[in-house]
Amino acid sequence: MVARTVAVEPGAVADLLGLLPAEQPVTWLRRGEGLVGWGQAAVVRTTGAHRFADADSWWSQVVDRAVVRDEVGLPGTGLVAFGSFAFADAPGDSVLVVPSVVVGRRGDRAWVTTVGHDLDHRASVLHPADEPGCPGEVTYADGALDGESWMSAVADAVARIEAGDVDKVVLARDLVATTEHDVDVRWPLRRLATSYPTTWTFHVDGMIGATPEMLLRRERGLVTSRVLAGTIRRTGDDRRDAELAGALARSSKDLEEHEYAVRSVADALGPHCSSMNVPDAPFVLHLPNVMHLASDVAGVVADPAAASSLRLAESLHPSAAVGGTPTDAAVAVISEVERMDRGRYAGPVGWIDAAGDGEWGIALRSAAVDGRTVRLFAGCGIVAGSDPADELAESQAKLLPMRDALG
Ligand SMILES: C=C(O[C@@H]1C=C(C(=O)O)C=C[C@H]1O)C(=O)O
Repeated sequence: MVARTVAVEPGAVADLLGLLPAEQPVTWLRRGEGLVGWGQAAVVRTTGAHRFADADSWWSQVVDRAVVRDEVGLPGTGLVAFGSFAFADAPGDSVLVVPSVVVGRRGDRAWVTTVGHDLDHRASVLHPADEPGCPGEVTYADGALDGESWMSAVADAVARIEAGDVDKVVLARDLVATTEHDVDVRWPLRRLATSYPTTWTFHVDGMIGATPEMLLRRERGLVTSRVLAGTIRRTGDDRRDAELAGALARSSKDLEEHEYAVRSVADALGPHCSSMNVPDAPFVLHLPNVMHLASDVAGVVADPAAASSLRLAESLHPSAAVGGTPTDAAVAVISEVERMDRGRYAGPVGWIDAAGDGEWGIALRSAAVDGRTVRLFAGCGIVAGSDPADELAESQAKLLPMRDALG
């Protein structure tokens, strides 16, 4: 494999999404910056408990055998793979794909990477693609459980918490949308990126969404993780929302739920880091649909060669933000009570470069797209004292980004 990265004028790639063709697009964007790509120079699919390790060793082999000429030298330049990983060890499959073209922008730097291409083609990749068509009429049906049954599942989980089986468990539900026309993912991508600019808008192999949660970013030896847990719905009234944000920051139920999530991330990163910073108290992250308690955990990776961003993501997954506490017991409760295959929802999604740097978000506020069928997902952290009706309403607020993006 031969990869070549050349610098381009940032103005030439001001609208990264506008460059994406309909075939095999991949996306990782925030505030208009990041990476888009298309085509498939190489791909691997992995399953089971070793899905991360297998993908990581495949990637090491690809990198070892590749000839890379990179005149930009930033994280995300040179050879890059995009991945989306299953939440559970079983069922579900995971994917790592090397696009044949990647276009990136970061601040005032921009670049194009072509893989296995005649370099004369690189100018021709930078022209606006055709406009995606609208998915048309959208109808919704319950997924695995209807609202009532899901609330009973939440009540079951609360009973399991009160019985002392687990401290926290995250329960999710799905909603199945059927669209009039095959979904061109570029349509919802554009709408997600416009409406939720502070989140990471992603698409890899049919998994699409706008996640506010960065499981892990590794950049030249520094690792950061944005932990979210504890949620309140927005009302649309700014004064009321400010009051609610204050209440969220003082809510013992939400602070407890948040503390579990922060601790799970800090405990998982600890062994890989020579030093770490774990904030004492969370801040409130404002999104258009919800507000979350948020903490940014940071660390210095002791041995970057031993811990690629993908292996670090593996050690963090599933954090208590999407699994629960203790992890194994919570995952067991999920598989009994949720009665749904999460697929790649709530699994790591993102990219890795040849140095092992990368960004892996948690695939939240997301959906799995397959032709005219779109499975939307949302989950809520359940702790002692969680109210099923409140959790159902919270899940509806978390489904909004994808619902609006299709509509
Ligand atoms: C599980 C989801 O979100 C997670 C659960 C949260 C909570 O319960 O408060 C908050 C943010 C995320 O960590 C989801 O959006 O599907």
